[in-house]
Amino acid sequence: MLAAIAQLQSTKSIFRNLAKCKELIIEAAAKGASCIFFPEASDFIAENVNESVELTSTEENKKFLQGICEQAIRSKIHVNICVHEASECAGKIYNSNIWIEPTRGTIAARYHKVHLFDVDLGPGKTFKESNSTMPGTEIPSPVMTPLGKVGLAICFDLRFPELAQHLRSKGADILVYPSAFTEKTGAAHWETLLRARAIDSQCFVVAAAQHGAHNAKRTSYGHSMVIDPWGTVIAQYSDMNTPEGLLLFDVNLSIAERVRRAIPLARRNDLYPKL
Ligand SMILES: O=C(O)CCC(=O)C(=O)O
Repeated sequence: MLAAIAQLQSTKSIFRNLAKCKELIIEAAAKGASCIFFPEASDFIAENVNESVELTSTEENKKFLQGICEQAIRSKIHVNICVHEASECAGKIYNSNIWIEPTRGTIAARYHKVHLFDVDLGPGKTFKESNSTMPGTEIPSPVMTPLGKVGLAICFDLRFPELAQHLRSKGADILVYPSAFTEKTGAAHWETLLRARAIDSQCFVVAAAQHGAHNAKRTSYGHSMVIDPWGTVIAQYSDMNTPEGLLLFDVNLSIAERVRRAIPLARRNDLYPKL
């Protein structure tokens, strides 16, 4: 079953980003993809926390998701996309991962990032996502799609194998990690973490990434990738001169069945209970 990753270089212009996303949805559908996967923060990447909160509350931002839903219907393609959404807490937003089905353009699943990116990577590289963002409090069950059952996560969640295990235990065949990894952590950890999650969950891992400079302060690592349950990289975005574009890949679920049968991972939860 054919699918596509859309790699992006989102800016703070929601209008520009929406036009780019629509263009890539149309292209993916024309190439025969049944689903398209976008990276974290597809709607915009702002320069700072205040700007993120402000942009989230604009009418234009509400129209972003509406525009994507309408395009999903027109192009008859399932869309997985990440946007900023208002939370019930004043001054704070959610980092959301959304599955849109194309029949009526409705939202089939919505996940709010539960692990927020609060890290100190040295001078000028401190990130405190929790200053602007509320952590999610629920993990939705994997959503049924033409590719198989998809478990939703976002970026920094990739570092928490427990979440991947949980989604697998709920029936996931595919884990998605839409991302905007930093250049430093991306170069050191991105591929290793993606392959590790595919191997330890025995799921496909689909990781659409933001790439390049979004503004004077923020640059993302890129390298969108798809890994099969054996840990093999089956597709990767390698055109470094074109930050935005499509990466087509095929999901064959019989690989997951084969790997799970060959290496059964019978967990001893009686010996290592929840931490
Ligand atoms: O885990 C990392 O190194 C990057 C995570 C990140 O950039 C994010 O969650 O936004």
